[in-house]
Amino acid sequence: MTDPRDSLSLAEQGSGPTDLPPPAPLRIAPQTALFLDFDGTLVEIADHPDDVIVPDTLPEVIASLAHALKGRLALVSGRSIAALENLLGPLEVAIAGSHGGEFRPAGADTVAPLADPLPGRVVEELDSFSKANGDMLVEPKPYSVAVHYRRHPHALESLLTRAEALAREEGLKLKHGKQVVELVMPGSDKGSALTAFMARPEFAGTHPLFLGDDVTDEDAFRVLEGLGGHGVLVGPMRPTAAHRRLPDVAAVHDWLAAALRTHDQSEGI
Ligand SMILES: O=P(O)(O)OC[C@H]1O[C@H](O[C@H]2O[C@H](CO)[C@@H](O)[C@H](O)[C@H]2O)[C@H](O)[C@@H](O)[C@@H]1O
Repeated sequence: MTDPRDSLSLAEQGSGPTDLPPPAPLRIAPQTALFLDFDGTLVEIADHPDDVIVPDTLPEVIASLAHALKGRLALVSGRSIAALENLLGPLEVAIAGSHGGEFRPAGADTVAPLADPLPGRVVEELDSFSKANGDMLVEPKPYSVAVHYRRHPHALESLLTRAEALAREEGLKLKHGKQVVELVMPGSDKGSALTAFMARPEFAGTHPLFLGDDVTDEDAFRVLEGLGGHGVLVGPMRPTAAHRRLPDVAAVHDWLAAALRTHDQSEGI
């Protein structure tokens, strides 16, 4: 079942460009910094978060790019860092997880929180709600919780009502992503994670690029302009703060691989 918003035309959703140009070829240069979302950007969306297919080459591509960019690459995901490493294996690269609640610079072995932990009550309440509504998948994370409604589209309105009430009671932010409603601790989002990375010495003086597909990536797209960079929307055109677009996950992989090929040739590798 697609999200009802997917079926609205751009004109119905508001004004804005009808399409965006593709990004220029990625250059491994001292001024390049690269931030990558995971689901819908590096891997195709699957029906269940555990069912995503990670291409065998992906961990190596991420590691090689991070190495070529001398650490100026970070994954910025709604997933927890632990969930990402379950799928990709241990990563030496910088990562922000749980929508910016977890922050781990490259080479660090500990995760710095950028938010307070989610009150346990919120997961308990959503677990009860889920059980009463056909057993929706509840995915607790250190600083957020996701409730996946793909298999229970009829329960979306009541899920939103329950989540909005919890958000009000506990001062949380509500995010409505692809077939998922998430409650997130305040003070962290993908924009604040990007800003925190850009304040680090390895990112100083760079022009950041962020690739993301979901509405939850808009927080990052919005901060990029002030940081001298721009966002690349992955997927069909929709209202967005991004300035470039790639049509799908395959195009992202091609764009990244081309950068590595060019770099390897110039280095004589
Ligand atoms: O910021 P991301 O790395 O894109 O993570 C966003 C959410 O991704 C996961 O959910 C999404 O992908 C699932 C697998 O393809 C899909 O089943 C679900 O419908 C999508 O919303 C993850 O489970 C969430 O925790 C992330 O916040």
